[in-house]
Amino acid sequence: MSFFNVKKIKKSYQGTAALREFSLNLDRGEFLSIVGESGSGKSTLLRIMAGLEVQDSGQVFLEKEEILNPKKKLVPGYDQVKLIHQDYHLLPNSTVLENIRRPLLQYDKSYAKVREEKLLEQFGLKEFRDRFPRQLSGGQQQKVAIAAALAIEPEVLLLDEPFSSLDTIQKHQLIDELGRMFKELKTTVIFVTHDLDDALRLTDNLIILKKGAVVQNGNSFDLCTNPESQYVARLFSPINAIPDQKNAFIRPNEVKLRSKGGLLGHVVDLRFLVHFNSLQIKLKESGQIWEVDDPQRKYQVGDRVYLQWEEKKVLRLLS
Ligand SMILES: Nc1ncnc2c1ncn2[C@@H]1O[C@H](COP(=O)(O)OP(=O)(O)OP(=O)(O)O)[C@@H](O)[C@H]1O
Repeated sequence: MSFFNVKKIKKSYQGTAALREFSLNLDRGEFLSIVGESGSGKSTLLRIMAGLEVQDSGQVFLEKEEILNPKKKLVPGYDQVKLIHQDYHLLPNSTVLENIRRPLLQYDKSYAKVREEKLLEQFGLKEFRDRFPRQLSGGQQQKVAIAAALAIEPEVLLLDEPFSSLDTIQKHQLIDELGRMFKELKTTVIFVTHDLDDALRLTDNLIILKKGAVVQNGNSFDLCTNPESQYVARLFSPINAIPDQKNAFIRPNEVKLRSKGGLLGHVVDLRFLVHFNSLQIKLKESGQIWEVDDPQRKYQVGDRVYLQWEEKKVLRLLS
């Protein structure tokens, strides 16, 4: 048996399935990102894994110990399996240090002291130890919340989009920092998000969830190059439907822009992005709008252009 096991979890709300039959095996210290659109069942899944929600069937195990749900356990939740979500609650009238210390109150005083000092150091919060939450930025508050959740050294950490209130730069910085820290601590981490970019910051070990079921899993390279569905393909980039071919698509970066030969269109819109211009091209025959990358920034709105691609780059996708 691996370290953290989720076996055939099913859950419905008022007759509607939120999780169809979810299973998972993780080794100690492994990281996993679960990516899915809004409503795909991510939060429900994490709450069940943490023992905070009653499932209809299936079981969760941490090594040999079953994680019991609130129907079976008087005080729901476990110290070893910690869930962190966006609506973290810091005590507004307690300092950073007091917030981090709170989960440690029933522990040995000398152990608590060592832990709180270590966490302040690891999270770069030493200089803020005597500040109140309102005197901190959003990112610093989230660090305090995560530090408090780590105070009692959980073995499994479940992250439910806890960074969504941060701007992209702050968010990516924090995920990078946490990733390094979790590796050091050998914490097992499951991160759920709707944003593939965020997921990939932590790990490229991915499960893609849709309507409560796993649609594909694997590493990011495999999923990007061999997506089985449009849903998975679109997580990585937009895809253009090839006219007169069923279920055949091409990514914007795989389309070559030529002055003759191929599918004729003209540029109807252009966006400047960091590494390329993103063109909207209206195809002459079908009238479809394609999104195509122009890395040389050669084309302008109104230009005629021919589109070509290599057959091996065509994605054949079912739904
Ligand atoms: N307490 C509840 N009562 C009824 N339906 C619920 C409840 N919690 C979740 N659901 C439904 O279950 C499905 C999965 O919800 P869940 O919150 O797990 O999805 P999610 O992937 O986390 O979504 P988001 O990314 O928007 O947070 C949704 O259709 C949701 O409406």
